[in-house]
Amino acid sequence: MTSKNPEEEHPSVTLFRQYLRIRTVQPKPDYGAAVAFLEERACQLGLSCQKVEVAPGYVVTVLTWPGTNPTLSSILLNSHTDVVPVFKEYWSHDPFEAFKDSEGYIYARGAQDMKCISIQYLEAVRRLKVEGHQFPRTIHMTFVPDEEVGGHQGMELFVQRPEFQALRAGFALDEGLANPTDAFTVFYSERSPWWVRVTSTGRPGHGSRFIEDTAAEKLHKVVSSILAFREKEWQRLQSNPHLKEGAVTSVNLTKLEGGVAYNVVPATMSASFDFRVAPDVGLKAFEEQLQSWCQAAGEGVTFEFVQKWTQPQVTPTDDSNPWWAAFSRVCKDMNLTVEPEIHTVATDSRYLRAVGVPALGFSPMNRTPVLLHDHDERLHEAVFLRGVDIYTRLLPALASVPALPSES
Ligand SMILES: CSCC[C@H](NC=O)C(=O)O
Ligand SMILES: [Zn+2]
Ligand SMILES: [Zn+2]
Repeated sequence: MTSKNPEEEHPSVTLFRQYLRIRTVQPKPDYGAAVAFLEERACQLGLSCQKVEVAPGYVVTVLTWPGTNPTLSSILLNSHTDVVPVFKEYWSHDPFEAFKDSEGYIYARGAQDMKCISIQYLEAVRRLKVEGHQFPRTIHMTFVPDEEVGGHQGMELFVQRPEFQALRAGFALDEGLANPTDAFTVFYSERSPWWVRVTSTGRPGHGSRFIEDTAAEKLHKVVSSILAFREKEWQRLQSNPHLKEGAVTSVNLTKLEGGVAYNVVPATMSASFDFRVAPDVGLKAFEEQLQSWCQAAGEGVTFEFVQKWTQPQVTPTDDSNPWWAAFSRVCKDMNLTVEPEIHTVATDSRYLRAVGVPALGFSPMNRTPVLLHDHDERLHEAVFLRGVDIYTRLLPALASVPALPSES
């Protein structure tokens, strides 16, 4: 499939590269250009296109391929339109040029996360339509803004809208991660992001003195407790080959703030942590643990949440789940090895699962290093095209899942 001559490039790859050139980069994404691109695709594919403005300037675009049996719930193919910022000086090629090297690697921000998937959905639907197929279940493709900064102006609002209810989603596919091996990773749950800011207050004074009860010394205690917990979780992961990264709780100290001058002991200091809480952790007890670390550090140490997800859900990965059965059957038929895991990252799937829509996170990229959010994010065109093939098999199976007990 790799073509050396640009004139011979596969049209799906050309479309992918066009989409990559749209600068939907945080913190000021050009969402207008992305929506216009998607409207044009809808027009080309003969699909209806609905635009739902969930907040001023934040549009969810929904392309719909109606099924033959409108009483059945639908398949939702989700992707986000925004991408994370770049450090341009570390890239081998302009991250918004979608440069393709002589081997077929396409370099661009969004090449893996997740503009590839948006185009793969569109191209799989196009192929199936051209071949004259029709399926019982409706297929909706949702293109949402704001995922990279938490989805608060995107999927979080969209799932609460009547337009979302009207889609009657029964099952969703959303983003996963590349896998450097021959296998494909599929995510059935994810960890809950808890962003916690610990503030310590204490006695101020001259920097030359042995002041007691300082903000810094108490903050240091909390930091030590939390980093000791981090080490414990890391060791638990290291010592058990059956545990994958998403199954343990991670934490990183990501910000330290405070202080005004070398010789002034500050009255307040803060430390910020990015916790990712594993889905089997009791959240109430975990919050109590945070509380007790702060209390043990002394008087005047408090914490607040900047992000706090409390509704982790698990999509079953056994044949009791007809959607999983259909998904895994296709993978088996195509000889794809799938590795079910818990996502380490927070994606929009959490909002879908929380409103009762089972979801799998799947980015069909094997033999590909995980380069999301990294310099030189890239994808080989052959892997991209293979992904279109995979969706071309998955969509008929998912959109033909017979009526569930709840649907008859
Ligand atoms: C917690 S809201 C931020 C969501 C973000 N998602 C993708 O990277 C993440 O940091 O996981
Ligand atoms: Zn993403
Ligand atoms: Zn991302």
